[in-house]
Amino acid sequence: YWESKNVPFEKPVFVFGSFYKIVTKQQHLFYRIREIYNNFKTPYCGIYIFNRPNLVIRDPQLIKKVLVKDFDKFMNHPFASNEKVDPLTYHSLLGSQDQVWKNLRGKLSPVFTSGKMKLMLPLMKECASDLAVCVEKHRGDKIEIREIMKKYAVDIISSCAFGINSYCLKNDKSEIMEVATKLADFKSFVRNFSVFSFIFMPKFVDIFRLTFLDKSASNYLIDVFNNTLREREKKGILRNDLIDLLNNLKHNEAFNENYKFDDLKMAAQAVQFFSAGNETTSLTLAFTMYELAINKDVQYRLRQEVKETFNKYGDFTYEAIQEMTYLDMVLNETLRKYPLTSFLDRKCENTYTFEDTELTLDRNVSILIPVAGLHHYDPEYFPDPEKFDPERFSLENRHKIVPYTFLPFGDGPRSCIGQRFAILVGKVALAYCLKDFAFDVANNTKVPLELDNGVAFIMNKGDLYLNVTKL
Ligand code: HEM
Repeated sequence: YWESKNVPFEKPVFVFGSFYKIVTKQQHLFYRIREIYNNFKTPYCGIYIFNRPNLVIRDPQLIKKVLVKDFDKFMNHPFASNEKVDPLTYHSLLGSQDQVWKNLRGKLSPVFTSGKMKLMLPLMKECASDLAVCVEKHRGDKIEIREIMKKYAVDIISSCAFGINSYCLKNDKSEIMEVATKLADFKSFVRNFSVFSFIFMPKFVDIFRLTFLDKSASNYLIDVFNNTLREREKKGILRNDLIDLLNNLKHNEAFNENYKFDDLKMAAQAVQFFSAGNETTSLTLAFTMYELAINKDVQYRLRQEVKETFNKYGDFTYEAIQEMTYLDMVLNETLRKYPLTSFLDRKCENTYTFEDTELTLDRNVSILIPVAGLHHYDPEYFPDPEKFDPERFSLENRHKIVPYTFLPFGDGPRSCIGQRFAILVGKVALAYCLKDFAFDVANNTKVPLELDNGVAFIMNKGDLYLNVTKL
């Protein structure tokens, strides 16, 4: 296919294309994407994922065309979509397509404005203070930071998206924590195969009738959501969380003229926020804490900022959190160094010719944007990429970042809808942890980190222990 299009391409391995080493777990997806990016110097190149041709776009101007300028020609992910087999994913924002996606995105965007985030801050602070108590219990000892951050993320999303206090940080055995683990159980062959098929081999979804999320875990969450909703309606409770906001949308007639936002569609969004929000937020936080433990100067400077701002405001108010610019720089540098999904994808909706190039793509060809390569392998964009250097995002330096080379949340109308939520949740956690505790890498933690080849996300292999000292 690529030869006929005159596109430089990577010679495919029989059956597996460019993903042989991924399927056989010899290499992590993150390294594979970096390698493909690095092996070509052209604005784009071709690969095959199994038998499907994918155009890898390296040039930021072409990336802008796909994500933003000509968005309507590349609106969808090449993601499986089967309403009969998996209605929950079909009606979720991530899995939906065309007009269904447009309707949903239009409805859900107002849920994530800065004003709404501000209203949710008290719920986040409650969980962050439980996080600080949990860290305190481990002072003078070590703490497995990934597990703790996962409990924190599950507590926050349960509180904001399901209106329940899950108390994972307080309880060692929490039912909802088990559900979260089951939902994203990367150790299970069936789960991995299902997720892989949804993203890379949509035909398998129809053939094997796969669901994107574990069915029993998502059914549990739907029940919790519906029960909370009924109770709220009966008792007239208002909590300013996602449930209230989704419920408002359901009862807002103006929104419903063209699209019936029924109970299934509401629950689909809550379940999706739970699954899309937990692992992403907790891993980003765990990697930040790990980098802070290694880079003591960064940790020290961040603590100074957190303490000064706390003393000025007397609390972690919304304004205080927004004022912490170094905190913002640190979080951005984590997202640069550890872009969780490694790539973005889009599907070409119709025959499309890239202006100023000879290249015409056919309908349904997949596009892959190699975020791991852009963040890591181009000295022109991010020199010395292994160095954890928040200065890249300082006020003086951030204008030097070439547009469309920093894409941890994607870009354009289909970028991550939870970005503001994730950043606020992350900042609150870091502020609470850094104010009173110092962190060090424990002896049994690997430096540098080793990635788990069996997981498509950027996830470390084994545990991530840090030593905790109370200040
Ligand atoms: C650090 C945390 C997070 C990271 C790094 C992240 C990253 C991403 C990325 C890369 C995409 C694809 C964007 C694109 O294709 O242009 C995405 C989509 C999405 N994310 Fe996130 N995400 C995070 C947290 C969250 C949270 C907390 C939520 C929900 C509360 C969420 C909900 C979603 C949804 C619903 C989509 C699909 C949007 C659409 O198709 O319109 N994410 N995210």
